[in-house]
Parts: sequence; structure tokens; C-alpha cells
Amino acid sequence: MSVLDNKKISFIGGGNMAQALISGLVSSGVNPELITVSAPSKETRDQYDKQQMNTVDASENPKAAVIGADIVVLAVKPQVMRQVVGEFADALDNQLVISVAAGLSTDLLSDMLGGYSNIVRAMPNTPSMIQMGATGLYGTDAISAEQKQLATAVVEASGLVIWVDDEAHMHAVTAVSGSAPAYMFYFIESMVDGAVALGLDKEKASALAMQTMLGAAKMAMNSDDTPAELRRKVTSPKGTTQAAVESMQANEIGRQISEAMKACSDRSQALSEEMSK
Ligand SMILES: NC(=O)C1=CN([C@@H]2O[C@H](COP(=O)(O)OP(=O)(O)OC[C@H]3O[C@@H](n4cnc5c(N)ncnc54)[C@H](OP(=O)(O)O)[C@@H]3O)[C@@H](O)[C@H]2O)C=CC1
Ligand SMILES: O=C(O)[C@@H]1CCC=N1
Repeated sequence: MSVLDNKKISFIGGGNMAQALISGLVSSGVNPELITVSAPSKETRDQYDKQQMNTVDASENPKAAVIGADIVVLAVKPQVMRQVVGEFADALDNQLVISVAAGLSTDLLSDMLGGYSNIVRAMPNTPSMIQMGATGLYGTDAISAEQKQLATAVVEASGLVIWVDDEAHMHAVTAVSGSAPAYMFYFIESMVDGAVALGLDKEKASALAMQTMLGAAKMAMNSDDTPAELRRKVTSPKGTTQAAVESMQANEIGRQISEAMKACSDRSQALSEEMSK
């Protein structure tokens, strides 16, 4: 038994994020025939047709995905959101709307949807594709307890879910999880480059770097020690790790990471301002 049993879920947009969430839903047992994907390109629609899902040509009949749906997931770029939702907003009839768009506030989304307010804002990330996602959720006051459960179930199929009760915190969620897989990939890329510069071949360097990131993350999740304590346990006095960590500290890597996250959060805030014009 799941709150999603027999619920019809429509995705507006079928790109990276929609695909990631849909993979989680299907892996968790949701019948693909209850999923509809609306997208303008035939190529995208074909991909979902092959997986036994319903598809809608967004350029021909944008309302078809919304009519009869229980949950509508908005998974298009923030820059096209107003135009896209404007094509079906008047067909909404008590559905739960979940937006995964970066930056766009629930007030702005409600404005784009002609005053509709059953909105949950979600900030997932691409590891949702392998059910290892981390998603932040925020709901308007109009959201019922049942709709809250539905929203949780839609993203829980793809990994961890954290609700925030202050919408402003969604910018921080974007900085620490939504965009953050990119920082982790950047870190892996840099580690591999570093190991290659030290003479190791790329394949071996990649395998070691990725396994180390995975192992460290799992250890941090399962240990009673804080990450700082775990770091100290790797760091023998006057040893190799101390040399590496001191080099990072001298280069203020921690401060640089915080600055990058601030840039991410600032951009998230700016998106709502830009799209409200
Ligand atoms: N990528 C990420 O890591 C994350 C993204 N997000 C958010 O998810 C949203 C989608 O991003 P992402 O999946 O990466 O983007 P993609 O470019 O991969 O996907 C965008 C989708 O929108 C579709 N689309 C464009 N116009 C329309 C229309 N008129 N009607 C219906 N669908 C349309 C496109 O269709 P077609 O394929 O036919 O061109 C495409 O499938 C963004 O708002 C982003 O902020 C949130 C968290 C993480
Ligand atoms: O880069 C972006 O804007 C989107 C939102 C979070 C991850 N990707």
C-alpha cells in the first residue's frame, strides 16, 4: 500500500530531472501506465513511449497532461515556466502541483498559474536517477496533509527527503544538494587530474577517487563521529594527510566552497526576480 496507489502523475517536461524522478517512481513500483509525460519533442516522447508511459505533445495539446491527473510535476527550465504553465493553468482542478524549478518561489509560481496555490516546491538532484537523490521540499499553506504525503512519496522514491518550513531555505537546499552533485564531480575530476599529474593512469585514478568519495560519504553517514573527527582520524601527526590538509587550508578551500555555495544561492534568488518581470 502506498499513498501513490492509482494516482495519476503527469510530468510537464521530460528532461534530466523528470527522468530522474520517474526512474525512482518506476523502481519503487509505480505503474508506468499511470505516468504521463508532456514534452514538445518527439525524441523525448518516444523515450517514454518505449517505457509504457503516456505521452502528450506539449505543442499540440498542453492541457491533456493536466486534465484527470492527481499530481502535476513542473519540470521545465525556469526561463520557460511562465509560458509553459500559461498554456494549461486554467485546466487545473485541485491537483497537487510540484515544481522542481530552481529559484522560482511559490508566490511567483502561483502568479504564473493564475492564482492557483496547491503548490509544493521541490529541489531534487540528479543522483535521484539511481535512487540516491537528496530533495528539499517546501509547501504553501494551501497544501493539505494528504498532499504533503503525496509530495513526499513522489520524491522519496528517489532518495532522501527533507521538508523546510521557511521557503527562503530552499536557496540553501539548492546550494547544498540541488547543484552540489556538480561540485562532487568537479572534486573527482580534480583528484583524477592530480593523480594523473603524479603519474597514475587515468582509469586507476578514477576508480580510486570515486571509491574514496563513496566510502568517505558512507562512513560519515554511518559513524557517530563528526566529519571533522573522521578527518582527524585519517591525519597522522607529521604524516601525508597533514601535508595535504595544510595545503588546502593555506589555499582556503573551505572558504572557497562557502563562496561557491553563496553564488549558487544568490543565483537561485535572482532567478525568481528575473522571472517575475
Ligand atoms: N538538472 C538538475 O540537476 C536539476 C534541475 N532542476 C530543475 O529542473 C528543471 C528541469 O531541468 P532539467 O531536467 O535539467 O532540464 P532539461 O533541459 O533536461 O529538460 C527540460 C524539459 O522541458 C521540456 N519542455 C520545454 N518546453 C516545454 C513545453 N512547452 N511543454 C512541456 N515541456 C517542455 C523539454 O522538452 P524536450 O525534451 O521535448 O525538448 C525538456 O524535456 C529546471 O527548472 C531546473 O531548475 C532541479 C534540480 C536539479
Ligand atoms: O543548475 C541549475 O540551475 C539546476 C538547479 C539545480 C541543479 N541544476
